[in-house]
Amino acid sequence: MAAGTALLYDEEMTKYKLLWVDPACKIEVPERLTVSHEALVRTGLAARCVSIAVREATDEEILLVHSEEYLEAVKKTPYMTLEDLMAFTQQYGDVYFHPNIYHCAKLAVGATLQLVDSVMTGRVRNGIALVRPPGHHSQKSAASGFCIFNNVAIGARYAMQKYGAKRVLIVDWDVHHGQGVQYCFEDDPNVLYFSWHRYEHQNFWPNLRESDYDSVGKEKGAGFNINVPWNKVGMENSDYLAVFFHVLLPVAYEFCPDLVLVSAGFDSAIGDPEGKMCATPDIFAHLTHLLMNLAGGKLCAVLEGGYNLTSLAQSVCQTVQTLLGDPAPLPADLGGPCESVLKSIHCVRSAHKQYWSCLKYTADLPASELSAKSLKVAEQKTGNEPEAQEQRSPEEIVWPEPPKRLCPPVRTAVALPEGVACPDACKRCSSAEAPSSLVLNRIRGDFFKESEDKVTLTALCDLIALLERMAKNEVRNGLALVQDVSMAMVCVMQHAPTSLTNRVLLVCVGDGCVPTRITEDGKTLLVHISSTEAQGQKSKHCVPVCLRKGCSDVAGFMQAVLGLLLPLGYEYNPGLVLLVRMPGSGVCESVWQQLAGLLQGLAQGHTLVLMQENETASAGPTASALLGSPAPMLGLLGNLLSEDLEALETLRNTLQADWKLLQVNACQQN
Ligand SMILES: CC(O)(O)NCCCCNCCCN
Ligand SMILES: [Zn+2]
Repeated sequence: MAAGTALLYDEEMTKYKLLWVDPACKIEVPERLTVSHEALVRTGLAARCVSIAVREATDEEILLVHSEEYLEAVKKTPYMTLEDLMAFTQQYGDVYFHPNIYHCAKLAVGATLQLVDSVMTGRVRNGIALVRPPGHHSQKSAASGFCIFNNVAIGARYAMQKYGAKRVLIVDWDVHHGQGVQYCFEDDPNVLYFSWHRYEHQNFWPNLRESDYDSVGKEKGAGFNINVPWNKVGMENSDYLAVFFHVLLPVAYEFCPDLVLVSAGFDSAIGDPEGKMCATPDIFAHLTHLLMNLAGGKLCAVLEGGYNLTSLAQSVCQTVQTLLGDPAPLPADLGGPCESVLKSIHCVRSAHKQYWSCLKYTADLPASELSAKSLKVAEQKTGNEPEAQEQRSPEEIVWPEPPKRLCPPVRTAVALPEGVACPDACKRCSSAEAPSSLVLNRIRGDFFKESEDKVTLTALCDLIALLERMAKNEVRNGLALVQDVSMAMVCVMQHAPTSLTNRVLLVCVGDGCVPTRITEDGKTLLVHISSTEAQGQKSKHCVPVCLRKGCSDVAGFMQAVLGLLLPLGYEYNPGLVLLVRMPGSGVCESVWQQLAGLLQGLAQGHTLVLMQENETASAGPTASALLGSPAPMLGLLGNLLSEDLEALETLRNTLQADWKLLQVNACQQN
């Protein structure tokens, strides 16, 4: 299993800049690269990465995307006078040339390809290339938007040609639309291009009609181009997560890529003069985490934009720290997506419902939207939109430093019955260093009126000992094999340190009844995925999800996780995630590992898994997920049961009054 995070950087790429006055280009400065790299060095993150050398791309590699005449023309720029450079630049939009930019553009492509090599060969698990000039606007025969060669588009073609990658997912979280990437792959079903971008009904650069949500791809590529327009500025963390949960992730899992490329532009972060958004740098820790179980963890992030040097550096560090496997910060005080984003989400899901079975039950668009689309009527302000920051200059915007993300010395502790081997790299946790006898007596009092079953008592004490170490941040997460998961659940809720249990996300997988006293204490949000219809006890904190084919239904299970469990979990923001595998759940191993992987984005990674002690076969795979190994690819998901999909939509509609992140449709009133 590949491990390690590649970092590609070469200061040569800082050696070009704008040589004349051009207000459109003055933000693209060499310091963008130096502050990013210096922040990685200063925080010690660079030293934890595998440094991979940058190289120049060859002509052949550049010609994977660009035309010969364009390449030949760019080749002449190093020898041009200033006047010639300015004249040459005139033919393109919002970009500038420099005698050294051709060299740097070859290095940017070369760095990207070196990153693809190191991930595809398993030299590393994932990585990031800090490059300039950026790439996602450049086209076959044109430079655009500070871009000369399309780094990520070439990287995708290269991965397919050299490594036989079948399906490549490109996630473009830059605040601008990477039209160059869209043009490159719009008829190609092997490359799924996802981009969100500031659009404001075509009033924002590059002002293209084809950047809207109804550009879904062409011919065989129909369905493989996803555009999410931000029709307002001031988008926040909740808006970004809502789009991941209700657009990108369900489709990405259905697409099942064997490589993920991220056009990692950080001009979508707060303080950026271009984006004018309000999402904070720590959101990139979560966006990265949510992509890391795709493609067996093969993820290549390539820098695109980012023009506020402070939020750029912080966002780069947040991204790299997650790639390295550190715990994610708490997704603090998330609300729901704003009305404008709800409309965009609804529109893009509706435009794609015919291509993706996970979107099949998207409610039809309100007539008003369709007419507005054809009349291109600008959206009427509903007044409850987040205030744009126009009144303050971007430099004046301030936000809190992202919180420190400390790594507990032990990643995974296990409480196992005698005779069960401790999975590699895990630390056995026993109550030998017994928790205070007070706890012991309390447990004894709770569970053993009559006979004292020593073995069970010890197991429960081991469990509490593990949780006490988790509460002290000595241990990040844990796995316990117990005789009776229901008893163990109750014991955890009653005896674990309150710092962990004052808000517990309890995820139960498989049939069986969960002790109701657990869900009545107000400290727990229970999501129970099983094959049985709810016994009507549905409430804000008790969410039964019924899969008619049971937990063995991979497609249904994943859609319930991505479109319901994760939004709930992020909005609830628990201090502990208690993941319980009920006896005979029938859940398939790789789905279980996906779940254990994805849930670690919550509670700073404090996940406790409870399983029946006879499930020793699953201890290894579960431990590897808890240790941060990417879950195996699920393969092409089967079709979703329409009853399950409809039930999921109904459940979301029922719960969205309490849980705003579950909203997927613009309210029908307008
Ligand atoms: C890589 C990228 O996506 O960040 N390039 C952005 C290009 C923006 C062009 N317009 C600038 C106008 C200045 N107000
Ligand atoms: Zn950008």
